[in-house]
Amino acid sequence: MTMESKRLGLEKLYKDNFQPEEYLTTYYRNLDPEVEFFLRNLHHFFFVSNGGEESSATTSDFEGLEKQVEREVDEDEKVAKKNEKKTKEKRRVLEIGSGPVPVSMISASSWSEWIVCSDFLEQNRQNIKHWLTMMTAATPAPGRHEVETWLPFFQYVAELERAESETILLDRVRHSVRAVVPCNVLLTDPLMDNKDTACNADGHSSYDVIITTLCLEFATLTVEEYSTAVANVTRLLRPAGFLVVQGALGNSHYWHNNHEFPSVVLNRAIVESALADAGCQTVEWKELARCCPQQEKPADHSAVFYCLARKI
Ligand SMILES: C[S@@+](CC[C@H](N)C(=O)[O-])C[C@H]1O[C@@H](n2cnc3c(N)ncnc32)[C@H](O)[C@@H]1O
Repeated sequence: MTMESKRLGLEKLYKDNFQPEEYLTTYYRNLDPEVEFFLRNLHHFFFVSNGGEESSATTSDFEGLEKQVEREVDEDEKVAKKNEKKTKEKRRVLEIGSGPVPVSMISASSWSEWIVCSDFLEQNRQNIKHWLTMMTAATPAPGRHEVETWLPFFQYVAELERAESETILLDRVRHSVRAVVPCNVLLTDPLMDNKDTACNADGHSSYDVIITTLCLEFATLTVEEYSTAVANVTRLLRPAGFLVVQGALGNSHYWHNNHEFPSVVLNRAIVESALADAGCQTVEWKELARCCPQQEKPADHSAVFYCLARKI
């Protein structure tokens, strides 16, 4: 089989067999330690960078990052520094491959009021759009909790932020997500002609921060394709912008809807090398050894990772 037919086969597998509700029932039934890891890292990146308080020692990690960045100041960095002083309304965040999952945006919405979600599949985009419009602040309080399946996830981040309630965060996400658009990380321009929809209000189409969780290794079939996808996504980032890549290590496949979905088997060297080739510098790497049994998560990953990189 040629690479092209394998690629078309993967696209067809997703289009025909990825079912948002079933995916959520299998992989997001509970708030497990691996999802907590992802949420904690995003909280640390967005909330701490936003000047929020952090109870753990990780605050100093971020201060260290800022100092390191200051030491490396050159002309591009000076522009970047100016951008960092942008207000919440002007900062732009893009999530690549959101799937039917609205939780990566919780912490992003503490930092930016302009978040764009994207996914390859229409059914996933519809699922997110439905969730975004399902309940608004105008909806009377009784009843909100009953229908809100994502509450434990919002409660977890609310505790990290020491927010008064998770409802504030639910409303904040719904207020901050401005568009849900198609994307294909294998295209040179992953947002295609939706760039304009997703483009910044100030006329720039590049993002300050791009986040992607459990997407790139599942959207690609080889290490080379993974690197291409990282490069394509990086093209949407402004110079000195941050790319947050989270995913699975040592994973070759996951089971969903009675189908086996393939994955590129990643390790730290592959991820960092793809980022370097795309013109990014790795700033921080964290990983967590697998803690969910196979029956709970039918995938063969050995660990999950968080990688923060900066476009040079
Ligand atoms: C394992 S799911 C992860 C979803 C979600 N980010 C999460 O954390 O659970 C993989 C996601 O990658 C998306 N995807 C597959 N091929 C893609 C492509 N070529 N470009 C962009 N996204 C793609 C799928 O639609 C799906 O939402």
